[in-house]
Amino acid sequence: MMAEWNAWTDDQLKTYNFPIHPLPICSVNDPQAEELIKEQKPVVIKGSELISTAQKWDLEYLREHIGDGEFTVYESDSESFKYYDDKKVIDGFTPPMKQRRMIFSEFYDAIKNKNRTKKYYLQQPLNDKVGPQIVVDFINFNWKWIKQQQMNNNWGPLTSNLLLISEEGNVTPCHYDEQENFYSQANGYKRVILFPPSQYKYLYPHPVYHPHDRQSQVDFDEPNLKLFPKFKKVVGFGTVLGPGDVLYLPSYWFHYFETLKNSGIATAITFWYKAAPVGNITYPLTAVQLMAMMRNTEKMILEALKDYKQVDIFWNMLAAGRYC
Ligand SMILES: CC1(C)c2ccccc2-c2ccc(C[C@@H](CC(=O)O)C(=O)C(=O)O)cc21
Ligand SMILES: [Zn+2]
Repeated sequence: MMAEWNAWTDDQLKTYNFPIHPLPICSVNDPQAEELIKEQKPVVIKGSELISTAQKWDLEYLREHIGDGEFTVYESDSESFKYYDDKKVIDGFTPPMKQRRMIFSEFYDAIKNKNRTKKYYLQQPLNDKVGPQIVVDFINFNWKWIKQQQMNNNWGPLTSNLLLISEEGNVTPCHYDEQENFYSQANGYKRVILFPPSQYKYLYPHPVYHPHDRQSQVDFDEPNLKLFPKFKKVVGFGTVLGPGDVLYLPSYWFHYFETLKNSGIATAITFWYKAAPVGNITYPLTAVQLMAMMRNTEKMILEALKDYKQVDIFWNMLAAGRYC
């Protein structure tokens, strides 16, 4: 992966033993970008100026202007920040990280504290609690361009802009989301690896009832190939996002993020949109349609059986020797 002149070097990237091909990179007025978005394929877009007013959002500027609202900050004993849904509580589940509420100066002090052992990841919806200067910057995002994208692709409403402040080395393990996302890097450097929905069978997401629903069960650092044998077939598509880069991250595409080692803080803003309604069912079914069908089937079976331990027995009874 070619580093832009002296921005970063390959030794700042974690190494994985699956192939990683480059993601397409287009300038904002290249029709190829629109093509790829229409086909729900990821593309890195350069020069959109989508959040150019946020490129000055470093820790000092934010401490000065972001206001005294409380923010959600995840605290982890390791570099890994594996998302969990705290509404899906099951016996024996211990959250892999702590969810804390802090005002920005507390987050700032926690990050600057040299002899700390924990790692932090601030993620907070941009809402009306932020200070007036941040509102001015927000209003001056390139809404004209992104509204055009939303319209062209028949997406639903913008559901949230999440402000993400992660520190060097933080990892967001592989998962998928059900919304369309223009992931915008304001400053710092993040590496992303994407996997298409067709690789669902290589990535073994947790069951829908599980707090880690939508997250891959495979630990990329030490993959258990006995439990997850097809993981060895996985092929990723990766790139490093720098200031001003916008990644179109299609719904249902699996993604993994890491904030480069020795690269300081990375600030990003997500633009999540409700995906366009799933078109009329045509055959063969698309990988996304199969994923949506699997989710609905799991929910229906769990609703009927009430006990997730029964699903394996039920499913085997249905399929073994009958659908083989
Ligand atoms: C890990 C974290 C902080 C988290 C904890 C608990 C609940 C939700 C989330 C959450 C949601 C989105 C992201 C941003 C991004 C990954 C990245 O940039 O690291 C990503 O996955 C996306 O934009 O879709 C990161 C997080
Ligand atoms: Zn995500």
